[in-house]
Amino acid sequence: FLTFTAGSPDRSWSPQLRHPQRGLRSRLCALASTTEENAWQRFAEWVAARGGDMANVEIADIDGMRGLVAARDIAENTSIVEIPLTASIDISEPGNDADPSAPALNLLKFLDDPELKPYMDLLPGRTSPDISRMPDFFSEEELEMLQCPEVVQKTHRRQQLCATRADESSLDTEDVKWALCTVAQRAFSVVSPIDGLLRLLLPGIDLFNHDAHALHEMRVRWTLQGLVTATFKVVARSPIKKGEEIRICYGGDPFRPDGCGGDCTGDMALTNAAYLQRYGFVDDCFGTTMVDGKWLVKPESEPIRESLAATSAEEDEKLLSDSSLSIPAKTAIQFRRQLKIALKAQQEADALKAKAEAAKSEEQKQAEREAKEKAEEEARLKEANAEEARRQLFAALEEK
Ligand SMILES: C[S@@+](CC[C@H](N)C(=O)[O-])C[C@H]1O[C@@H](n2cnc3c(N)ncnc32)[C@H](O)[C@@H]1O
Repeated sequence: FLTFTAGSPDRSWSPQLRHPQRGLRSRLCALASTTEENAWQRFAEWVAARGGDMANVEIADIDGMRGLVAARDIAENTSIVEIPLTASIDISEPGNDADPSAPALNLLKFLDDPELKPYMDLLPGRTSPDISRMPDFFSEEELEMLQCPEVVQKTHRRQQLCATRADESSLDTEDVKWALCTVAQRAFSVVSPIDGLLRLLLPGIDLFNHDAHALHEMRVRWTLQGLVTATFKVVARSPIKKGEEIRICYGGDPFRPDGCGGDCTGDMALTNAAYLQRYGFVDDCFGTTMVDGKWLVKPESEPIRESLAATSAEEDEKLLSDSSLSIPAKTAIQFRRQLKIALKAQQEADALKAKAEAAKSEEQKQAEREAKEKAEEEARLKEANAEEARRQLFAALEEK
C-alpha cells in the first residue's frame, strides 16, 4: 500500500466548482499549496476535535484507489472508526426526502463553510476517477455503450433534474451534478428517533471502500443524554493487521445474514445497475451476479436483453484490453460485460432446473405438490392462531 506522501498536489481530489459568487477561484489557488498528506492530517485532527476517533486508520492509495488502511493491528469486535452525530454534516431537506437534488444543493451551500474545510478539501473533485465513473458525467456515446436502456433513461432524468436545479439557483449544471454524485456516493440515510429520516455525511466513515465480502459492520447507537445523540461506528468483525486495507459492504450480499438468503428480489442486495448509478463501479462478486441474473431474466428486462445482445461478453473482454479507453468507456464496457455474464449464468441455471423438472416422474411431482400444499396450509393455520391470540389479548385489555 502506498500512503499519500507530500508531492505535487492532486487537485482532482478537491471540488472544482466554477461558481464565481462562491470565491472558489481563490480557494482553488489556496489548494494548490496543499498536499494529500497534510490535508489528511488536518482532517484527522478536525475529526478528533469534533469528538471522533480515527486513530486506528490512515488514508492510502491502494492500487490507484484512495481508501483506509489499518494504522495498527485491530482486534476483532473493536471499533475501527467512531464518529458522533455532532461531527456529522446534516444535508437533509426536511419534508423533501424524495428529491435527490435537495441534499446536493445543501452540500453546495456548505462547501465554503470555513468550519468544514478540512472535510471538504478531501472530497473527490469533478475530474477525479471516482466522479468520472458516474454515468451522470458520461457523454451520450458512452451512455449508449452501457447497452442498458433503463440506466440510460434514469441518467437522463438525473441530468435533467440537475440542469433544472442549476437554472433555478443560478448555478453551473456540472457543479450540481458533482454534488448529486457526491451525495449518492457518500451520504448515509439514517432514521433519527426525533427527526425521522436524515441524510448525513459522516466524515471518515465515508472513506471506506466497498467489498461485498467484507465482514466489518457499520453500526449506529442512539442515546439520550439530555438531548438525543448518536454514535456511528465501523466495528471489526475479524482481526485486522496493520497496513491492511479495510473495506465495508455497501449493498447486501444474498449470502450474508443481512442479505435475502439466496432468493433476493433486489431489495436488500444491490444490482450492478444500482452500484453503477450510486457509486460508479461494477461489482463482480458471486452474490451480485446472482441478483443481476434474476433481474435480467424477468420479462420486463427484455429491452435490456435485446440491447446487451449487440456484443458478446468475449468481445467486450477484448475491448477492455485497449489501454487507450477513457474511464467512462471502460466502466461502461465492464458493466455490460458483467450483465452478460450474469444473464448467461441465470439462463443456464434455469435451463438445468427445467431439465431436472422435466425428468421427474409423475409420482415425484405429485408428492412435491402435496408437500407444498401441506406447508401452505400449516402457514395459514399458524397465522390464524396468531391472529386469534392477538384478538384475545386486545379483548382482555379492553375488559381491563
Ligand atoms: C464512500 S466513497 C469511498 C472512499 C473513496 N474512494 C474516496 O477516496 O473518498 C465511495 C466511492 O469510492 C469508490 N469505490 C469504493 N469501493 C470501490 C470498489 N470496490 N471499486 C471501485 N471503486 C470503489 C467509488 O468511486 C465510490 O463511489
